[in-house]
Amino acid sequence: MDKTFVIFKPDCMAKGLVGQVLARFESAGFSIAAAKMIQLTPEKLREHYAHVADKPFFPEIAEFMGSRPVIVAVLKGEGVVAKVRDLLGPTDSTKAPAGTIRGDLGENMMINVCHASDSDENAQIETDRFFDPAEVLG
Ligand SMILES: Nc1ncnc2c1ncn2[C@@H]1O[C@H](COP(=O)(O)OP(=O)(O)OP(=O)(O)O)[C@@H](O)[C@H]1O
Repeated sequence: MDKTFVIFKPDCMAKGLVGQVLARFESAGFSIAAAKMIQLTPEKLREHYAHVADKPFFPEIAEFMGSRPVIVAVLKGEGVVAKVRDLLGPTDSTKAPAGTIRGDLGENMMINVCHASDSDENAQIETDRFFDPAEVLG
């Protein structure tokens, strides 16, 4: 079964949007294979955002993502990696169309509700970063 890794970001947690975001994923046919609430550590954030670690906005992202506990989860279902990215819309919430999660609920490039993996390979790497294999339903 296809799987993707998502983070319900601090804005999603603070605004009480987890339920409605998850409902959109579930309504699209996806289910939870793993989930837990954690505080992202500087070490995990450096790993997760290694691809933007040299960007000037990295310290701001690290501060934002570590500002409160988040929910990390694995979603499963046919075509889940691409479909969840479609449901979220583009990274920049101001450019995300109405009807997408970021278009409806996000604020900007950083305050954008949810992270989701961009490939099967990264979904596996990111899942392994945050979950033991035994925690993830097959
Ligand atoms: N120009 C920017 N200004 C501020 N934050 C940015 C900018 N570009 C990217 N980010 C932040 O870095 C995160 C990772 O950027 P990336 O290019 O990997 O986008 P993404 O894969 O759509 O995002 P995510 O990993 O959150 O799903 C974005 O979600 C956003 O929070």
